[in-house]
Amino acid sequence: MLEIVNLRKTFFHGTPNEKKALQGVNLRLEEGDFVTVIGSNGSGKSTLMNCIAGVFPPDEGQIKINDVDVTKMSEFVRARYIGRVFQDPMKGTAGDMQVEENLAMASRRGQPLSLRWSADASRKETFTQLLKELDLGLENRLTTRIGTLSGGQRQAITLLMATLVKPQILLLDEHTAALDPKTAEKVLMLTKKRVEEGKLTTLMITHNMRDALRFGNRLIMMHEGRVVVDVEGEKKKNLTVQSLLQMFERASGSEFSDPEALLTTPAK
Ligand SMILES: Nc1ncnc2c1ncn2[C@@H]1O[C@H](COP(=O)(O)OP(=O)(O)OP(=O)(O)O)[C@@H](O)[C@H]1O
Repeated sequence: MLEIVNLRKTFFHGTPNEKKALQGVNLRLEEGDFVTVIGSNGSGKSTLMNCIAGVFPPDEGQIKINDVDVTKMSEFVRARYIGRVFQDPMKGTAGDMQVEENLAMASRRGQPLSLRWSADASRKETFTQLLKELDLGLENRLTTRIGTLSGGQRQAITLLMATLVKPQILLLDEHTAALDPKTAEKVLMLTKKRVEEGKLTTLMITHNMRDALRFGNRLIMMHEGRVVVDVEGEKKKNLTVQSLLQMFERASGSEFSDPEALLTTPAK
């Protein structure tokens, strides 16, 4: 469960470049909620994720993960609760380490640090099985250095790593945006599988409205640092791009301005 109360964040406070990135975000995710997040450019989506992950502190407000107040907890300590996948496939894995060393490291999340990342035979078998399910030809490449893999292969492994030990919150920040459409689809289907199997509480930012509609049980739209649309269940299932845009315009009083989303989304 994630609970966010009146979250506010301003960058360059009191200067001509002042940016009010979050202006009072209130959001509660129940256990197992899979929420897609869309919004205009600069509406605060990444800032919200960065505040949840502890990259920087909010100016005001409170963040609780499963009733633990993490608002003032460092990013490093908070990482034991959070799985995160970024847009950049280079970010989530250690490029100089082997595939199995990366997976072994991820399987120790929340445990004391150790210099030994080696995997025993039964864990090797588990890793091979997980890699096989990715269907990206990685099952026989446990000892390959991650840095030599393609972006899509790396991103799929990052997703496995983020979910190997069940995170209390999974944060996906446009994690398929840098991939070619076919690989992006594979990683999205893997995301759906991992989230549903693990009943993971998940926030997924996307610029693709179609993806925002077809994944998850709930959808939120942000505008100028606030959540302006929040739809779930049957109501979300029945949404179309057109009805979503109308909802956004009614709630925000302005037109939806994300050229990337509008370009990549068919108008039905
Ligand atoms: N580290 C930072 N330093 C200064 N300003 C920032 C920083 N991060 C975000 N901002 C500003 O805060 C506002 C919200 O940015 P944010 O990246 O959260 O929006 P977003 O909804 O993720 O946008 P996009 O869809 O374009 O990625 C923007 O005006 C942005 O320029």
